[in-house]
Amino acid sequence: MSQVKLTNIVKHFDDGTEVIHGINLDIRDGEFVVFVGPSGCGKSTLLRMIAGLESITGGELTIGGKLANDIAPAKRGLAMVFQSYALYPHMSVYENMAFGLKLAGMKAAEVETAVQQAAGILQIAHLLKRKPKDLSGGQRQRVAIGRAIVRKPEVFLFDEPLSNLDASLRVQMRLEISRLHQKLKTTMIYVTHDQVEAMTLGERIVVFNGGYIEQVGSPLELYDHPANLFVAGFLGAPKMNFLPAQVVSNSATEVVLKLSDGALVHAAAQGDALAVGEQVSLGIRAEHIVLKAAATAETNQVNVKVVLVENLGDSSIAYARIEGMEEMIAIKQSSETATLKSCDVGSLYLPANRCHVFDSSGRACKRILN
Ligand SMILES: Nc1ncnc2c1ncn2[C@@H]1O[C@H](COP(=O)(O)OP(=O)(O)OP(=O)(O)O)[C@@H](O)[C@H]1O
Repeated sequence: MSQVKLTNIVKHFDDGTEVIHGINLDIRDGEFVVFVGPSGCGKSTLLRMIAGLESITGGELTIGGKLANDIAPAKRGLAMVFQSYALYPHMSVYENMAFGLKLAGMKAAEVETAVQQAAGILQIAHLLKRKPKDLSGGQRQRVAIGRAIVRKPEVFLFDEPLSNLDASLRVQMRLEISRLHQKLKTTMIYVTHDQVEAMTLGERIVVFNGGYIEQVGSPLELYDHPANLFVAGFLGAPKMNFLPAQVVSNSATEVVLKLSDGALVHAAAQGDALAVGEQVSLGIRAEHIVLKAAATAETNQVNVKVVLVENLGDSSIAYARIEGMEEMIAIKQSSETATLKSCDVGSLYLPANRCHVFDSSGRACKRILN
């Protein structure tokens, strides 16, 4: 049993600053949960509180159903993997992985089996005699993960473990950590500020902001149904486009908005809590905008002039200024169908079922998908 349950968790540092403001979260046995959020939002502090490396000011932490607030870190049944690897430089890879087990009094033959098994899983058996200085960054991180695996923890904690690796190695290690989770089926909590890592690794993602949770959900729930402007803007590259708008009419299935250039946009969203005349934000992702050669539709279109096109190889992002508005809009186009080029003038179509509406406090209206 290795659920982790946080109830009203609060953290004050000694200088009196409160950085975690009452977090409630249930992490299920065997689940892979990613904590994501901008720098300083408190995700590492919360992970360290779970690990026992930071004290808990208020609330309750239970691990496997047992109150853990005051249990010593080594007795919590957790293993943590750090960004800095934290390997002992004077020890070989084998010794680094065996150290904690020997310290715990495990017999030499059992230590040998545990280290060889973990080395096999991580494909580092040929490196066991080397010192950390003779390894690449990716190999060092594998050793750090191996050191965690040999302890057979109930819960793995990862604190930005891939941040020091170059882009291609990060992708490879990301796959390996996913595979590891599939194989071990152990509860894993993973902290990152990288939304791609969060989207690809997490069964559930917890989005933090300023010491609060903004939303918890599966990657697709968060991507397709962000609860508010913060989550909508945080997940996805390029960022979701936001355009200021005014409510013209609203109902349980549709909101009609007027943009500042006068264009009307119908959004398939539950808007009956909105007031007519309310200032809201219309959100639409770059990949959901439809390029339209002729301006035949009556609504849901804006006229633009393309300022810049960024080529990404398989796709490109065009950044365009909307006629009669201050705002720029990003449009993602696949290389096969890309038609927008710098300085092009054209009209874009914003499909009603792709439009998100955020009220004046930033909260999302529920989208209606059919
Ligand atoms: N020992 C400390 N004393 C006072 N404030 C601290 C201390 N450690 C961290 N903080 C503050 O707590 C807040 C949360 O920090 P934390 O490291 O948890 O953020 P984070 O989301 O993990 O950010 P990053 O991605 O940059 O590591 C920050 O405002 C930070 O300045």
